[in-house]
Amino acid sequence: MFILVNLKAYPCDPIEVSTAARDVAEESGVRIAVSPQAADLRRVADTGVETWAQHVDPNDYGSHTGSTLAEAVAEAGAAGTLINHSEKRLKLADVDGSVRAAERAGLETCVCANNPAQVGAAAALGPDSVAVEPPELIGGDDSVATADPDIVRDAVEAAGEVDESVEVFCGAGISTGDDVDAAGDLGATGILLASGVAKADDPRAALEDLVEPL
Ligand SMILES: O=C[C@H](O)COP(=O)(O)O
Repeated sequence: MFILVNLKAYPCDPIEVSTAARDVAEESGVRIAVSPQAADLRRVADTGVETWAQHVDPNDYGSHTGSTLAEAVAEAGAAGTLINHSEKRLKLADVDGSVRAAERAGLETCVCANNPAQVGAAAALGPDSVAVEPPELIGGDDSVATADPDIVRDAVEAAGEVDESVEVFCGAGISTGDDVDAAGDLGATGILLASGVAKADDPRAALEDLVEPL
């Protein structure tokens, strides 16, 4: 199971979370990555934790002021990137372009989707993984794995019908090891979460709880 901690734009200390994630990953053997603000990528990567961008744009080098260039993200130390997060939605052509840009830069890709139908469409673009997240559960206390288990099962099925090599992650409201366990039982091979760690009083304790059943 892969645990991907998205720090969004929360006012947490990215280095505190990243150091804790690095240590918990080393102690548990569980793959854990942190996805900070673009401006924090390099110093997060310097902690030694696996580092992901929250977004890359579809453009190549050139006259693209304000863009997040995949090559710059990779150069800063990122190993992967989210694309089309629920809070950073793109047009379909730009999702495709961002996946291609990330591949060009050697980044692992996870395309986010609201529902199983979108998961199928996202899987057709050939990312390494897709993540299903019902928007109404994002940032809440109810885990997608218990509040809406069918969406995870259906997402796994939808991705598998398109391309069995595409991993399926799930996210929204996941904050405990029991939630991670339940998501795994539904067929998810990764967890995308944010507030359960980024807003925790003790991020290390939150991470230790998440990996406890793994
Ligand atoms: O990127 C993370 C997801 O949007 C889930 O956020 P959450 O764990 O705060 O519900």
